[in-house]
Amino acid sequence: MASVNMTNPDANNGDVKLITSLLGRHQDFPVKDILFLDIFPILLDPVAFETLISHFMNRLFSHTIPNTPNKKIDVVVGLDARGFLFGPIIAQRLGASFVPVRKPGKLPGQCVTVSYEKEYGTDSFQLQEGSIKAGQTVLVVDDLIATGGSAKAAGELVKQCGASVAEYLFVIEVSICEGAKTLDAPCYAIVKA
Ligand SMILES: O=P(O)(O)OC[C@H]1O[C@H](OP(=O)(O)OP(=O)(O)O)[C@H](O)[C@@H]1O
Ligand SMILES: Nc1ncnc2[nH]cnc12
Repeated sequence: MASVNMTNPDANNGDVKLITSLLGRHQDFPVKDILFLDIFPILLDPVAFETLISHFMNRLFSHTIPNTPNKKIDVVVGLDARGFLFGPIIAQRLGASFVPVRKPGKLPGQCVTVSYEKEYGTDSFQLQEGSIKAGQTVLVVDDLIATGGSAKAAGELVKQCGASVAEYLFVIEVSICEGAKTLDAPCYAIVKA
């Protein structure tokens, strides 16, 4: 990924401009030819962090999410590790549970497991059995979607619990990787890089 072009129709939105301006960009991290987009500078600035969370909440409250039978999100799933920065705050504000999806060997007790490919390697995800109930409506949150391998794997774990993903939320979508197209529920990203 050589350059980051703003293709988001919301690119002139003040929130989007602020969040985009604060992203760190690191060429060849963690491996050659990856332009790593770093969300941590946003968290250095409490106003920017609040702007980001409020932007997500405005998004969630400003439209009817398809496939939400009770018109509410029951569970927010955050992906290891950077999805843990945003997921619990969003869950609190929605009055929903927070459930972590973690890399192998991190969660105690019985877990469901799935392997997947991501932009720079292969990995596995686990979710604690019983943390999501059959029939629940889930929102999946992460910092970034590239190939969509991680988000899709999380969706598969949710399905294994008999629940369904209503929407996927990201701070950044690396559009060229076309990960959003691999997901079976709507996908929203604040910044399209
Ligand atoms: O769409 P994909 O191609 O799957 O890539 C996106 C995933 O890659 C990064 O996580 P990473 O696995 O590097 O884990 P980390 O948050 O622990 O650094 C990022 O936080 C997403 O979870
Ligand atoms: N380009 C990227 N920047 C940050 N995290 C990523 N995860 C996968 N691709 C990434």
